[in-house]
Amino acid sequence: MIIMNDTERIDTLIEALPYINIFQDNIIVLKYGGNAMVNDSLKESVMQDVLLMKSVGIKPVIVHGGGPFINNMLTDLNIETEFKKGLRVTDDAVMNVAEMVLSGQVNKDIVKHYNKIGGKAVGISGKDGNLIKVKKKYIEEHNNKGEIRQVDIGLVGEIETIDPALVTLLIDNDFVPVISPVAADMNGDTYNVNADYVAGEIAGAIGADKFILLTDTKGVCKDKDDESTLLAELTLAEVEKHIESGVISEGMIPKVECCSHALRKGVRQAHIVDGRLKHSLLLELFFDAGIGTMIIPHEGGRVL
Ligand SMILES: Nc1ncnc2c1ncn2[C@@H]1O[C@H](COP(=O)(O)OP(=O)(O)O)[C@@H](O)[C@H]1O
Ligand SMILES: CC(=O)N[C@@H](CCC(=O)OP(=O)(O)O)C(=O)O
Repeated sequence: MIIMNDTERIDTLIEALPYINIFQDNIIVLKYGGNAMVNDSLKESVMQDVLLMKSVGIKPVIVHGGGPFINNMLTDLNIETEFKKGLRVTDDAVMNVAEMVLSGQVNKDIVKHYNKIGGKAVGISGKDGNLIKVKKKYIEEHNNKGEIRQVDIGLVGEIETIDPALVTLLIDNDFVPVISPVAADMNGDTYNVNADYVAGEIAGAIGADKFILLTDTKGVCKDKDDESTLLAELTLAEVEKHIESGVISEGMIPKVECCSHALRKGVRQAHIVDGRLKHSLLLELFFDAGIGTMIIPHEGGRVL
């Protein structure tokens, strides 16, 4: 633990002051996932960070994942699971488990922890209030002749429309919405949606000021195996260049893509932040140095 003297304590508060002022009434969408969700002490620190954000006038919205919890439940039930291009192949049995885990177990656990420390969270899924409408998603794969073919991965949804009315209603009434990535299509059938994409789309649709994605890396690195090569700031053009050159690969691709999407929809800044670090949200939001990778629309597009 770091021991601070009184002067350092005061300096810390004073350093945070301009940020507290600037973020008044800002909507900040947080994608909550990875270790920060699995580890109890990290979970507690995220809930405290969100409560502090709310207490200083920020309007937080939480979109959560829960892949590891679905894996555990599927293992307990002896149901095999498979991913294609980072997306879970979802048949009827897997969908039932995914909905039960995401909209039940995980969603209510977050609400419980946040409310326990004095907050007012409301857990909903993409189905509630027709928040998210999806269509069936296909992925593209190359066959051995090099031809592209569409692959059916079951009940995996691609977001078509967002109706943010329910989220806005909750925010305006001082609640923190906690959203699970389960949605319905036009026929009312249930689909499993990647939580990163849900978070990015919701940030865009509700006109969020910031989008923060908690993950299990320091951020985007020039060399993914060397965290000392962290890239503190990237423009949209640089993100595209790094995907093309292979600097950004695997699980980092959906993360930067949903950040890019949110920025194109008008969100001013997106951050990929290390969820393994306690209070990483506060460090990112309220202190000059910031942490993780900040993605901005273009050069000079930096705001606080
Ligand atoms: N340029 C990069 N910087 C950091 N990580 C990268 C990069 N390119 C690929 N990755 C990979 O992306 C992974 C993060 O994605 P993922 O495992 O899906 O995260 P999470 O478990 O938080 O959802 C990292 O573990 C890393 O191996
Ligand atoms: C289609 C698809 O892959 N859906 C995800 C939904 C949960 C999620 O995205 O959780 P994380 O953020 O923890 O990865 C899944 O079934 O795992």
